[in-house]
Amino acid sequence: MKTKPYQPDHSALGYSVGVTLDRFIKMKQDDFPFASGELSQILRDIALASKIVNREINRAGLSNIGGAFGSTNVQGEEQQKLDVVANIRFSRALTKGGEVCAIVSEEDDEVIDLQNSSGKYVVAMDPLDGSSNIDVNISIGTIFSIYRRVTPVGSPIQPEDIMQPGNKQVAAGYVLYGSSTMLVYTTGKGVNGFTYEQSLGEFFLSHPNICAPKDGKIYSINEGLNSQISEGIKNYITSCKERDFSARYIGSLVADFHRNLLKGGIYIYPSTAKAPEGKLRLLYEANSLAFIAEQAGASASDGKNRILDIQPTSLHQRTPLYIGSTVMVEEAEGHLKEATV
Ligand SMILES: O=P(O)(O)OC[C@H]1O[C@](O)(COP(=O)(O)O)[C@@H](O)[C@@H]1O
Ligand SMILES: [Mg+2]
Ligand SMILES: [Mg+2]
Repeated sequence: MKTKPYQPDHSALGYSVGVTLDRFIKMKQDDFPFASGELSQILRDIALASKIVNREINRAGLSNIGGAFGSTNVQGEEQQKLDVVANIRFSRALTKGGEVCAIVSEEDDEVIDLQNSSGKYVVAMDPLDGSSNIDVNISIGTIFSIYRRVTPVGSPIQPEDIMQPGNKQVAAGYVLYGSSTMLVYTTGKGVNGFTYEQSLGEFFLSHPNICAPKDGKIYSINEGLNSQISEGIKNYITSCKERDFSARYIGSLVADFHRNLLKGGIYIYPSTAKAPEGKLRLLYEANSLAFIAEQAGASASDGKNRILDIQPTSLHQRTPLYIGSTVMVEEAEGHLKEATV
């Protein structure tokens, strides 16, 4: 019998659906010879929850799930219904399997201690990022960070399990609910992006080995803050304008970060007169995106220090954030330094 190797011609399909997220996670697990599969399971659980949240977002306008929930979170921000829904969906997904011992969420005042003797991972998350954009059909996201607990498995959770600097993350990622839904993550060996194929209910590898441009021509900052920001940052923005860079600001960190990661650019949320610590949260916004940025060859700083080296001291701690193409982050830091000497 004559045989031939399988060499399909995908051109007839118009597009090719290739590696599923599930398969990719399994392949990547093999990069870590002693991996038990627990981290892989957490990533799968996050992906599942993101599909559910994606469904809720898609029909938000029809299902009375838009608008304010009528409560504020610990940071005094008005919670949207979808903030609450997403928090429940992700928390539930993470509590099922026993791999996670504690969850830190933007929407919960305290650490959620799962009192789970076998869980060796801590997850920090912003279940829904860019809440102000929910009701106007603009891209929003989910951000997550995963840490290994440092105290022995089986013992009560301690502050040092939670208050770990970003350089201790074992994985981080985000989901972007945009013109298509994407999940982007790293386990410290590069960054890969997956696009959700709604009709199949699967994420497929669409952006393998994402590498950020070293330099860029997009700057993203809320310029409405102009009267509240430092001279250094104003000077940097002026220098962007003098070079005819493009201003792009969606107001959803995930979406602004994702665009700049792929195209080259910088996202800035500086300290302001009203908020000297900045607005964004270290544990579940800045750290996760900083890990991804560095893994893709970009940078993240608080204006002076590497984000990933900041030792957190409180759960909902804020930080100024300068993140994106390395040349641009260094230039912005240079302007800040110059203005203070
Ligand atoms: O409206 P502002 O002050 O420019 O802030 C926008 C920033 O605030 C955030 O919405 C904060 O995130 P949450 O929606 O998770 O609170 C970021 O996504 C965004 O980049
Ligand atoms: Mg957020
Ligand atoms: Mg949020």
